[in-house]
Amino acid sequence: MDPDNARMFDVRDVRGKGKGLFATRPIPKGTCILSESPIINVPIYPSTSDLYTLWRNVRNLPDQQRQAFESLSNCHPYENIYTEYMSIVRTNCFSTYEDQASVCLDASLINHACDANSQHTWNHKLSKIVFHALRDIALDEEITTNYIGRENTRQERQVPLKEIYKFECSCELCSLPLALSATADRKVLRARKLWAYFQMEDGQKRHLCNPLQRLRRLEEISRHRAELGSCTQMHDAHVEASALALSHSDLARGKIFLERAYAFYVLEHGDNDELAPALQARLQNLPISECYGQSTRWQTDEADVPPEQSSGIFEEWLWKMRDDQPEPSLFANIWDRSTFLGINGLPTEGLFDVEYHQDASMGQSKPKRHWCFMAEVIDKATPGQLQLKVKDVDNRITGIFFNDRYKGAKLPDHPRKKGTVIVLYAQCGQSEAGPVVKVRDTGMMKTFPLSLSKVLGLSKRLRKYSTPQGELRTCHGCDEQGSLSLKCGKCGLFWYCNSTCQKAGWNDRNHKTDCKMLKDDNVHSIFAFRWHKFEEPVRFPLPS
Ligand SMILES: C[S@@+](CC[C@H](N)C(=O)[O-])C[C@H]1O[C@@H](n2cnc3c(N)ncnc32)[C@H](O)[C@@H]1O
Repeated sequence: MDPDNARMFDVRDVRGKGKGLFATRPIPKGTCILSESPIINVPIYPSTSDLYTLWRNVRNLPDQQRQAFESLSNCHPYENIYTEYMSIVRTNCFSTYEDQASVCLDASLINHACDANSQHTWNHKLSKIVFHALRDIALDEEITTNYIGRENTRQERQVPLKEIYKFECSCELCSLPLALSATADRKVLRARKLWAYFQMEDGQKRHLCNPLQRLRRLEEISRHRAELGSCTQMHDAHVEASALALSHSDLARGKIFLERAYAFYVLEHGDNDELAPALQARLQNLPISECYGQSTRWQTDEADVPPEQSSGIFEEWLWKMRDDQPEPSLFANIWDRSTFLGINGLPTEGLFDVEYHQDASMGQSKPKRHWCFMAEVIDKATPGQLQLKVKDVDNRITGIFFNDRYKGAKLPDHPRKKGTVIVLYAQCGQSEAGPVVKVRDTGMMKTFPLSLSKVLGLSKRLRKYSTPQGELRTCHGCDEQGSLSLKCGKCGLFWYCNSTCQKAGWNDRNHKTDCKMLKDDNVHSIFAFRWHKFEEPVRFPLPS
């Protein structure tokens, strides 16, 4: 036995299992218990000539290692020295790199448990098999590993253990009463079925459709897998959740999910293999992740993490268990990307989206909140041309298509180049040119002779200067707060300390332009409409 490894465990007889390894001191979760180079490697599917190579390799081992190899347990019948060696390999090997079955002397003494307290992995950098403690292991507790993978039903575990290793597992999981065992199996099957959805797809755009439902599936998968105790599968689910959050520019959740994925990875593999530093590097710079920023539907900053990290409330926030409602405000926050969406953030045409639609059980998805597509017109529609080229709030170029019904008819209004267009309850449809918004009802679309940046700027100013904070208001002339009583006599929305500030606001801070924009009822209605309050879908003109 490697003297370094021996400090943590010794070999003892275990009733019904032969020998096994036992902790000679408490081993904390995450500890690397054993790290060992194989003495023999054989292809997982050996040919006849591999039998001879195996025999020669064993014969060439130093005497002590050869004797140790020959005395390893062997649960398979054999006919000659060649098949005997292969039977020893089959009883004791771990699959390591490139389809190799490898035998290590200490590791071969570790018995199986379906709910094992350690996990073995192959460390490419060290060229060693490593075992890490998945939970705290007590003094004198047997160290176990899972020979066959964790996400299996009882039957799926028992059959190969019997066939390959010739024993019936009696670990705690396998000793559960039948009813509880059946419940555990159902979780295995459910997690596997849900995970299959994610395995069927790849590509950067995979997270755009119905993201909240995807997140809820990942939450359920993670919940079941946490109970099964598999770090590999927990790591995978959290990497996927991170990619999903980052696709929608949610840096706060993307970071937490990736931190968790990293922790699961390190628990199983340690932090000294090739992949751990790559994962760390990704954590340091989330926006370089290839899926980042496909849409801004869930946009957050890394720092937008609620403080109570340990409570259930935090998990609810993390997995978006409660529907996010738009922030109540006096004036529309056009920067809120859950309400004012770009093309990639929109619900997908014809599909139920849990975040935006009411229960689809009646076959038709109805809105359950207000939202719209918002963009700037790049190419004006001309008579007979039923398409608008636009740049959305995420700076993506896309198109708005009008239903054939309007062919030859006058467009709802005359979209101006550089004007802003809004389509209520828009969905992301497909065209030959890629994703587009299709307008079927002219009452759902409105264009304004204002650029998108002007609309966004005005939204910021209205929220800052027109929204009281308790008794106080912010003066649009000097930015000082106070209980102001002088307001713009034209729009009535911007407030001032005195007439000097009002003059400064009008001339130097361009209230002249804002005031003119706000005089337009259509423009005013976008800001005044209570986007956060939903009773039923609306049409243009927006109700006041
Ligand atoms: C890799 S060896 C493990 C060390 C072995 N116990 C020994 O004495 O050398 C695999 C063999 O150990 C036994 N074994 C491993 N885990 C077991 C378990 N949970 N219950 C019963 N036998 C087990 C089986 O005979 C299996 O074929």
